[in-house]
Amino acid sequence: MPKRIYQIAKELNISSDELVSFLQKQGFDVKGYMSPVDDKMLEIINKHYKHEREQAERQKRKREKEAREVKPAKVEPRTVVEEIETKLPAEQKEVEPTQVVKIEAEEPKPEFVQPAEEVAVQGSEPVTAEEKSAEIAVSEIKEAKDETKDKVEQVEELAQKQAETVIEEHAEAKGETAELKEAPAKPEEKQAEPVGSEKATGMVYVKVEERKEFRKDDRRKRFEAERERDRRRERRRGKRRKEFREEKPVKEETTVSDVIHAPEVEAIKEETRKRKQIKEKEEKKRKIVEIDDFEIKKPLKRKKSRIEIDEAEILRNIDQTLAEMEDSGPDIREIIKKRKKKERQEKEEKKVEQIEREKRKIKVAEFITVNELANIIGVSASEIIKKCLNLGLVVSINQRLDFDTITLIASDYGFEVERAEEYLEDIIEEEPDHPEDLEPRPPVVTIMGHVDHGKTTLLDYIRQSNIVAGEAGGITQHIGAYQVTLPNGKQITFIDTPGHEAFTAMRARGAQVTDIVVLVVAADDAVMPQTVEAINHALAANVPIIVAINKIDKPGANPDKIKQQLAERGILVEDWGGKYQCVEISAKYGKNVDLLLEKILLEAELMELKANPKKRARGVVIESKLDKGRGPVGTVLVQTGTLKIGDPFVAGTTFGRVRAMFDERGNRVEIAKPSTPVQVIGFDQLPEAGDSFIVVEDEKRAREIANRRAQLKREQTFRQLRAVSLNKLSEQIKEGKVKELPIIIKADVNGSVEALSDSLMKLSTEEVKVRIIHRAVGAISESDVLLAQASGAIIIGFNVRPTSGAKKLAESENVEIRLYNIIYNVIEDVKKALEGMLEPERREEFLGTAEVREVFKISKVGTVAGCFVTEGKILRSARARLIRNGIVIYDGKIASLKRFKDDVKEVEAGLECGVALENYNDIKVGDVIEAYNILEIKRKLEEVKGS
Ligand SMILES: Nc1nc2c(ncn2[C@@H]2O[C@H](COP(=O)(O)OP(=O)(O)OP(=O)(O)O)[C@@H](O)[C@H]2O)c(=O)[nH]1
Repeated sequence: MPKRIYQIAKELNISSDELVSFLQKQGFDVKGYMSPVDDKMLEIINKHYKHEREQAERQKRKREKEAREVKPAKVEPRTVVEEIETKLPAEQKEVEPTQVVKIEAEEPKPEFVQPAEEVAVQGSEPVTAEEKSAEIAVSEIKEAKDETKDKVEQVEELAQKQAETVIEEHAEAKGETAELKEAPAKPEEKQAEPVGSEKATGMVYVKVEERKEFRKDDRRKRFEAERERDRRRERRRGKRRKEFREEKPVKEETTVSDVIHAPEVEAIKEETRKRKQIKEKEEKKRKIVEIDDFEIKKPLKRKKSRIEIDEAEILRNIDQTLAEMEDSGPDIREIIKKRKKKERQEKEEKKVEQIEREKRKIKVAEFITVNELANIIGVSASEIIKKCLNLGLVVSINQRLDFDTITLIASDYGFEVERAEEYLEDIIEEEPDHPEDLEPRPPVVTIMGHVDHGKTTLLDYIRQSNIVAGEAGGITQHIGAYQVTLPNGKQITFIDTPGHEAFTAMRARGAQVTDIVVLVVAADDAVMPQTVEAINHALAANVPIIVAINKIDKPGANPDKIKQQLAERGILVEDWGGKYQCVEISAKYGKNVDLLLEKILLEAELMELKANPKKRARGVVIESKLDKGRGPVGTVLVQTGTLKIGDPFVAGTTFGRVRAMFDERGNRVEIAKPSTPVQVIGFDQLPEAGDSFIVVEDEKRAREIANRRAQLKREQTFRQLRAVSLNKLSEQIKEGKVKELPIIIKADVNGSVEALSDSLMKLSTEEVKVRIIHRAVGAISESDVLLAQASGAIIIGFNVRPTSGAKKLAESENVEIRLYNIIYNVIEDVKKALEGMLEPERREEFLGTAEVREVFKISKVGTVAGCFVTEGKILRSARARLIRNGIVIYDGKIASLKRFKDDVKEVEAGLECGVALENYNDIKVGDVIEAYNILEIKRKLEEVKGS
């Protein structure tokens, strides 16, 4: 095994560091003190550190010698010889070898193999065998300097002493003391003679007998004398040696190990210190290397340095942590306390709520729908639908329930229905219609169609035309509806509010007033978005449609094209083999308008519209206005019974007494029969369009009922939860209670509308069908929301946004609008809904909108939109959509948000700001930026149970 650097360094009594750097300078690849030293290195080291090695060896020998004085058996004689050799002057050295040789030759006995050298040394001065040479040697030594003499003396005496000791010990050990004493005595005698012969110092030749005596008598004295000489010699030596020596007398009484190890300990200390230094240097080097080259090593090294730092800072850190713990301790405890308290409170609140709920008496009016009842009770609408089915009633989510049903269902959930309903029930209970009392009534018609297709023109023509029989002056005022009498005496009532908004609004309020829809389509145009909407609304309400292809007088009129387009939308006209009546008219010139009216009557006949005029009137408020002179005025369309002057009534949450009635021509009327629109004066407050109008026994009762309804409505509004949502429909589908999924599709382009509706229709199964009640291009409008509300549909917006009005309406009416920009996601969601497995994962949180009022193009930054926040707030961290004409043209992140020149986190409504969109520059004045967040919402078990 090759020695390591530190071992060699130790041998040379130099630092490992020095040796390492020496070797490195010599071009050897040594990394540290642990590196092995090969022969070549050793050779160079020995050459360079020759002097050091010699010195080290001298020291070593010295130590050994001293150790031998106490434990001679352990001392190696050769080193003593060597030491002496090195210390002797040249002339002596020349002599000594001969002596040594001689003496060695004289070594007689194998027992003395080890001490042989000692004997040889011992014999180096006396040489009893050959006195002459010994004498020469002695004389030469005598002539030498004092120091040399001393050294020789020392060698002599030490050799003698050691030899004796060894002999004795050997003899004793073998138990042959007597024989052995004699045996070695001979050479010893020879050696001893010169020792004792001359000086008292011992540098004399002595006889063996004398030496024996000397040994026996005064060994201790000799030792002391020797030490005394040692001391003297040491004083003359170098400083280091001196110090070393000076310690000796003190350590005379110390153990051998002390003597041996004391300097070693010092050396080790020194070495350790140097090693540490080397380590540090290496560490630094390694770090530099790490940073430059080796990333792999980084963690390890970092760890090391980290550990060092940790060690250095550990106490400080502990203190700091403890301090922090002390500081933060109470806060954490407080937080935990607060949390626990909150939890307790919540639990208690839940309990109380539960108890309250159990105890609560619900106050419902007859007009509540399934969904409203579900919300009041706190169960899912599907559960109510299920209950109704058990009662033999097939109801939809928005269907109104009678009081009996409400009471029955509520009692199933432990609710008591408030007595308030009793008198409502009593009062509002519709008088039974005897068949003999039923009389034909005029049909109520609504005219719908796209903008500018001629709705108003048609209504005006009908109103003013001389088709209207027996009337002078015609219709003079607009009251929202009017009745015309045809030459054959038959009457038709027109709702004088063209367009589907009113129609749907009334439907949404539960007032189904329209019997027939006249769909006006301009022959010179085409089936347009509102045409489609109108069709959808009519179909959703299950109201028959009569198509009026208008403007056939115009040169570009192409009725067939319209018929074809209608057919594409599922409206196949009669002359094309379909069920829908169709008339080609010119509203402007009145062409075929009479034919249209006939068709209406025909349709009405088919419908066998009848009503009982012999009972208290019931109807719907079509329009209302506040008249300066007459107070609140409402147009009521009587649906059943006969309305008379003086009748007390309840209309929604208001009440009154019929003080006066007027027809559309401004004529005062006394009675109003079924399907007759009349202006009623006598309302306590302004009624709302769509309110039910019910004549009751007396005004006092009417007041009570109205007040009660108002209160109930407030409560219901307060409790109203989300009504129509895909999740709820999904739930209901899952339970098998809903057999179809009504959907309204709005998209940015017709292609998307078509693609979506086709894809969704294909999802229909035998059990559950997708029913697209309306689909169109463009932003989601209020009309869409109303339609959805009335039909229990959900709205799917693809790359479009709801208008702000639609958004508000959807919120207030609890209509779900789901917005998408990936067709696949729409299909997936609807599919899941159909499977009854829809799980909402992400929900959008609307934050605010800002209008782009200016556009700045800044180099390096891109386009910055100077905006005015119109609603909510814009957050820097939010996502944003850029909407142009209701169509989403960008969906991404806000890159920067500034107020003047400062970056801000948010900007509230009513303030201006600068907005830059991430990777998007095509911003134009008039665009709308909509900020939103995506909320990840996981459905809770309770929510699933309770929804
Ligand atoms: N030539 C011709 N023009 C017509 C006819 N019917 C309506 N118009 C014209 O078409 C334009 C629009 O007619 P309106 O009755 O206002 O159409 P509308 O559907 O009521 O329009 P909105 O009220 O905006 O929804 C008017 O200028 C009419 O004069 C028709 O049969 N022939």
